[in-house]
Amino acid sequence: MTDATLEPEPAAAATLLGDRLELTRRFTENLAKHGEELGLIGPLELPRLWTRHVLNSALVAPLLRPGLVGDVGSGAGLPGLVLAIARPDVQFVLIEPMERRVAWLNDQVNELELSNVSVLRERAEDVRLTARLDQVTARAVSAFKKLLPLTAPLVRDGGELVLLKGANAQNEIDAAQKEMRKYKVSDARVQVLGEGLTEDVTRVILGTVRS
Ligand SMILES: C[S@@+](CC[C@H](N)C(=O)[O-])C[C@H]1O[C@@H](n2cnc3c(N)ncnc32)[C@H](O)[C@@H]1O
Repeated sequence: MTDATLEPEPAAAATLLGDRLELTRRFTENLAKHGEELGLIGPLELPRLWTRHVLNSALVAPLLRPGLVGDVGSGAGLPGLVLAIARPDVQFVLIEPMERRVAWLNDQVNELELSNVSVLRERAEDVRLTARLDQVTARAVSAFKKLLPLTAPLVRDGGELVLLKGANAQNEIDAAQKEMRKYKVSDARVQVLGEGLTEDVTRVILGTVRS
């Protein structure tokens, strides 16, 4: 697949990424060039790579605080690598079990010279961290109630879930009341990001972990 079908860069990219735009462009171009052959993105995603994927991820950057953030099921690097590019002041650990995807993530970390990222080849439920996470992100991994056991145990007391979701986000919270009690997640709510700025908004489920 050539760059010819890649979506032109939206104007919002410069607003959202500032001096990290050039690095984000390089990542987006790499993903456009190799993503399909590596099975990271479908062929239909190229015409919406910026809007649907890269900016969808970048919109979350202002919600992160300096500290340690984990991204569960990073896959192509969404949102983990985009956020690591956008927020060099935050440390990231990308958690991904599939060997080929881990190889891609490590290649990108090296090529883009990202010094704030480590990659763990593991399923989230098997991860044992020396320090627990301040925040955890995930995108397109599973429904909120199934995501809770994969994410909440990795987070420190008072830390936060920041889970990228679709239009059904509030319904996912409503369906996860039992699991929220079990995994001690409180104050779950939906926040909409990017209204008036990007073509597609990003919805996140936020929640506080009490352990
Ligand atoms: C549909 S892909 C989404 C990838 C990326 N987050 C995105 O938005 O494009 C789901 C990813 O979650 C990973 N995954 C599935 N089960 C997992 C688990 N138990 N722990 C960590 N990652 C998992 C898969 O290997 C895959 O890369």
